[in-house]
Amino acid sequence: MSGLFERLKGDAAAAWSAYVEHDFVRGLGDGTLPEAAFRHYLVQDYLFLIEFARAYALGVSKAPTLADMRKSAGAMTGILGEMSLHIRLCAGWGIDAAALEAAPPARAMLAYTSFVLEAGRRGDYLDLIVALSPCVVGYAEIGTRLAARPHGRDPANPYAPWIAEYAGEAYQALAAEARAELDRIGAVYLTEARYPRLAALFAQATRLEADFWQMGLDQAD
Ligand SMILES: Cc1ncc(CO)c(N)n1
Repeated sequence: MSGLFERLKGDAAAAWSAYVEHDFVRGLGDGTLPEAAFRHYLVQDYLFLIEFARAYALGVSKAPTLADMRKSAGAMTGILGEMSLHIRLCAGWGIDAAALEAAPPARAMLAYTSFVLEAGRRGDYLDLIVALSPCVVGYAEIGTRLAARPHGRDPANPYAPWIAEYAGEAYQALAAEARAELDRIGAVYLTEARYPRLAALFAQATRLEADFWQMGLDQAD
């Protein structure tokens, strides 16, 4: 039997494709994404990761068992580590960590992070990890897909380091862990009566991911 993650993804299939096959993603894969769009995205993604680390910290607080607390704490630490990619890439453009943290937040970043934090605040641990799952599992899927494309690992592609990060073992392990945790928690706490609300949370978070790519593409504030 496939787990909760596959069921949620299947029920949000159109939104999921719009997220993982977004034009921004295509541009990363073939190296044609304008650098200004990538920069705008990456600065906002740094702010995004700060809030996502906070959401996993909320997960530590909401977790039903000690083992779940450790999983959330591990994800939080993983995200705080993922930020070093952003610092490294932005340093190349003369943007240091202090400037990153002080950047004006874009509305699409605020919309997404506020949505996830609020889902977690209102709901329980399962609500929270459902709202968080399109993020980590989606980027792992995108990383794997892009790395398999003709220009995905080409050193001439300026986005090859970004792709390598998300296609890499450490990130793939983090995503596999998140997915396994969702399936495990789902097996314990999911009831059919609550499924539609979880599906709505998942679909909404997935749409907000696509909006995040669009914000980068449009360099929207
Ligand atoms: C917007 C967004 N979603 C997912 C990830 C993956 O961690 C990220 N870095 N940024």
